[in-house]
Amino acid sequence: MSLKDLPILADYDISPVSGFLPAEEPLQILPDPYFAPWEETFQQFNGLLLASRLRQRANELPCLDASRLKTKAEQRRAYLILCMLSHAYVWGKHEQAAESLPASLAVPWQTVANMLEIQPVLTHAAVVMWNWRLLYKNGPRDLTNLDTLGTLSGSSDESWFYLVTTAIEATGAPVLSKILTAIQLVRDNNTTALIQELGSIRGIIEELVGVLRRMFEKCDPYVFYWKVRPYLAGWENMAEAGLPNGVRYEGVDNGEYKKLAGGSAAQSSLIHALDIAFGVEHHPTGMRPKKNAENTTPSTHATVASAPNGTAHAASSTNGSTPAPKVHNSYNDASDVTAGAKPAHGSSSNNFIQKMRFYMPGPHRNFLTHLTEVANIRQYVTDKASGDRSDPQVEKLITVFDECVHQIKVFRDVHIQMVTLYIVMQANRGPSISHGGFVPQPHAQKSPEVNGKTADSTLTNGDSTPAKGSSKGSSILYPQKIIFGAPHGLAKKQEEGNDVVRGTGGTDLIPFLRQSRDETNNSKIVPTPSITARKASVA
Ligand code: HEM
Repeated sequence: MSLKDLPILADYDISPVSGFLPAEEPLQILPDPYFAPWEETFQQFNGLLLASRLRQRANELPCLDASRLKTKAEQRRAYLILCMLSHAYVWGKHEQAAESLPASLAVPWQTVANMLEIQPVLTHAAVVMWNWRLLYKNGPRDLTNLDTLGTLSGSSDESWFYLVTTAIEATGAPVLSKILTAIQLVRDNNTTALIQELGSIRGIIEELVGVLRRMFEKCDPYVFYWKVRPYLAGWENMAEAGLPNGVRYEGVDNGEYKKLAGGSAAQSSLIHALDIAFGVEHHPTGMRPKKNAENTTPSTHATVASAPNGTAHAASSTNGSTPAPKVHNSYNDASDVTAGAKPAHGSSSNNFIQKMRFYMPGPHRNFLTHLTEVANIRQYVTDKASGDRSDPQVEKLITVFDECVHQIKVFRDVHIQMVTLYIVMQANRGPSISHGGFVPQPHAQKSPEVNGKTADSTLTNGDSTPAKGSSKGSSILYPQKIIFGAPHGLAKKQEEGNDVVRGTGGTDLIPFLRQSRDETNNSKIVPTPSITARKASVA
């Protein structure tokens, strides 16, 4: 049987040098003066939002024809502008959430999203991949030389939050060609060269961890949680934030409501590509595969899910050296959102990580599907591991493979620490000003009792120290409370008298991330918690 051709990066709008980031710097202004009303509003929108006049300005905007955007670069610039203006419009500043988006934003946003094969909602692509510029034109794409084109809060903390992620995409870019080379080396049965290629991939993943850690340097967790994160929220599972039906896009699909998740780095195609390359399988939180749960033995199956249109797509968990076209349903659920397929919103058994592909640009999503079909590295190493173990090459191969997986696990370890500091701890501490920067008193309803006091009276101690328990209470006063999980659309609720941060599907945030981390570790051939432990076990 002939093997499927390997993907060619350029066919999927991917550069061997810049990866999923555009090869050229994103446009800083739309060249056609026809779009000046958007550019002018975008220039002023932090001020308009602060003065609570952004909605007024947006309502006055003409409904521009986005089909006049000719190049990809123009479409991306327009998409970024429309994402930021629309999220600012919906969430407002000290305003109730708006459940209807005017046609002046909704219609062109849908048009440009169709052009880019992405969703009309703020995404990782908008704020991370298409929202940067170089300070020195010939300088590197790293944190010494990057700036953002726009932020929702106007803060440098928000810029840093995006730029660290942009720098991760830039740092990881060379890994894509290397993964394809490694897949070819497997096909050639060239173990020696494969070991070398994997060594180089391991080094890149290690660098990603280094960049990730830099988040702590210049992004203040308070600012992130209370001033930035609420704006990244989408409108799926947002009943308690005042959007039970999602948002109505006036002039689009007969003004139907849309429920869409907000922006999250879980939409980063780079991390998905690493998972696919190393055979990391993700499952709905709390669910484990019926077989191979510990994965100490080769995993030869391919999980293939039926898309809503009836066609079968290979899901991200394929490890086999050839695509496995048969439907294999070893889990309770394997919702697949590859090209064009819709995610099963609201299902508690969604594979959340898989679902995030719905929010990637179409070509990148399609690349991941293709990569899944040709991924063979883990299977190869597994086969070697079950053969002649006295061959030193085999031990080297297993070690370097496991080191790559280990670095992805370390990335997720650091990420969990970050989520604990930037979300869980901030939520537990509460805001240090009485409304956390959101809905003002006149709109607020009487807060429910929290720890024997109303939420209003528990907010601050009179100094800047937030009162213990202040984050619990009215979801009207504190929409942040009910949008803990907002960036990914899993609205998190903190249960009364219980410090667990939950998703609406019953998913706990930290258990979800821990499971993802543990699933990574399970992809090792010898799934020890650390490489040191592995070396000891080999010795
Ligand atoms: C302050 C920094 C960050 C915070 C607070 C944060 C928060 C979160 C949260 C709450 C989730 C759960 C799903 C969701 O809500 O979207 C998540 C998932 C995820 N985040 Fe982040 N994140 C941060 C930075 C990053 C960065 C820089 C990356 C790099 C690409 C990243 C990659 C991911 C990935 C891949 C997932 C999916 C879960 C997994 O694959 O293990 N995050 N993040």
